[in-house]
Amino acid sequence: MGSSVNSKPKVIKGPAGYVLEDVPHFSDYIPELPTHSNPLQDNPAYSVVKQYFVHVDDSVPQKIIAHKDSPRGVHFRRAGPRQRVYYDADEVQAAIVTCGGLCPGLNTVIRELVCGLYNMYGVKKVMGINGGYKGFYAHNTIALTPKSVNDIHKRGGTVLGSSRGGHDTTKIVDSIQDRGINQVYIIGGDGTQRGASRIFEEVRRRGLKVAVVGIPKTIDNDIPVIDKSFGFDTAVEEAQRAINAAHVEAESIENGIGVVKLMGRYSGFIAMYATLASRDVDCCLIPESPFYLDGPGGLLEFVERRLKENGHMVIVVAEGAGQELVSESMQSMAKQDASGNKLLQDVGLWMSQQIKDHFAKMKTMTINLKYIDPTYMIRAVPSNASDNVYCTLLAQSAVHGAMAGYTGFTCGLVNGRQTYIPFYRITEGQNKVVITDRMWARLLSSTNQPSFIIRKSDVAEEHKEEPPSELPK
Ligand SMILES: Nc1ncnc2c1ncn2[C@@H]1O[C@H](COP(=O)(O)OP(=O)(O)O)[C@@H](O)[C@H]1O
Ligand SMILES: O=P(O)(O)OC[C@H]1O[C@](O)(COP(=O)(O)O)[C@@H](O)[C@@H]1O
Ligand SMILES: [Mg+2]
Repeated sequence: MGSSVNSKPKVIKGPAGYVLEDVPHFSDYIPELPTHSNPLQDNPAYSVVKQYFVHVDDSVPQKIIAHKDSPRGVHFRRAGPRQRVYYDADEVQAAIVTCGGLCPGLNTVIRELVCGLYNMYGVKKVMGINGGYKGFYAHNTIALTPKSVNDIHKRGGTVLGSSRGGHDTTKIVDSIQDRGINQVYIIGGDGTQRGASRIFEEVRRRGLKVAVVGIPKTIDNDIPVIDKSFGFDTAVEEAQRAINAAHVEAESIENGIGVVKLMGRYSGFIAMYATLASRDVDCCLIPESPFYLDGPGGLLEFVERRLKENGHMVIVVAEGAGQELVSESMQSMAKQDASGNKLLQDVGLWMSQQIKDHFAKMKTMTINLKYIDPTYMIRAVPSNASDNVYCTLLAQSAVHGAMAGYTGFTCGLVNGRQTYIPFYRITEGQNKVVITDRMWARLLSSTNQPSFIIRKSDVAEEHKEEPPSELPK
């Protein structure tokens, strides 16, 4: 990995508490670069737009709820085309890479990057890096043209292939230099954006005119700052099909229980939104909200009650939920994947077994449990219409930013606007379901599930005889 010292955040302050968390630009470290007028000004399609180019001072607030006297707060640079660009079309050699797990919409982003570069800026040299970060130094590249990517948005997965692990900053930047690449579009999740940040730092240390641009990808929706990640809507829609199947099965048989496992390693957004959308779910379990099985207020007691009331039920569980409980009763194998991500135990399988064992022991109630694990089926579908449009805007923002000389940034939707966000803001934390927020409250009110706030230990504590107190009451 590179040994560069990280560049300082570019923070610009203005009146009334205005803060711009800006992104790096070539002019920060390469003086006197020539600029050119943006070829879009002669493009008939875009000439209908009244004010097509983004004003140099346009920015987007991170928080849109404001009070009369509150400071204006943090802003991000608004994405979009600029009057002047830092590349001549013939000079550009762009590269696109996809890293990490699959997500609906990857191919759409690839397609729109290629078409955006060709059609908006007249760029003719775009290559795909095969197989994620390690592809820079271990695989061949693929030439990408509007013709070769024309239909790829209709397919799931990524035509470039992906991988975990294998990030070697020095080797990657050497390869960028050797291949004459001067724009790198890196599509991936939190791990990928950390890698992109290292590549940017090394590129900057070497003083190269190479735009390093991140496009955030995560089916889990766990990337902070941005409104939501592409592919998330598609995933929720697809998850609903599984929930629907579980409901049909459960409803059709006496004491039917459907258990559906959905993705969400650290964040339960897919589970929460699919539950809210479907309205057929009796209990939704996510990593952010610990639960327990036995005793008063526990899951098993709730299952018994719901079956008695309704004769069937559906449980949705995010894959990262209850991992501490699963580890207590299952031998854990490998702990991490090649990228250093926690490897999870199958909570759905474990929970299904626990429920079956419980009712088998009870002997008074026979249940019929069906476990559905649609996780990889959900991840493999092509993106839906709204995600396709979202992917297009993201890809076009990325291209505009790189052409305008910005670098070291991730594109993202903030409060409904396309922005350029510095890498450090994307990699510093994780977006999680806040279980004290209104959205989770809406879910609890729709399922009527236990809040699991009174933990087993607390209940035990409550029932314990109080020791004689030596202090006066
Ligand atoms: N801290 C890091 N520094 C550099 N590269 C990283 C870092 N974390 C992950 N990566 C690289 O990013 C790529 C994707 O990461 P991963 O965590 O698997 O997926 P995602 O980007 O979707 O979170 C891998 O090739 C991995 O080596
Ligand atoms: O492809 P793998 O390694 O089995 O990954 C499974 C993981 O990928 C994810 O879909 C998303 O992970 P990333 O966004 O980090 O790539 C998780 O929900 C899931 O735990
Ligand atoms: Mg990740």
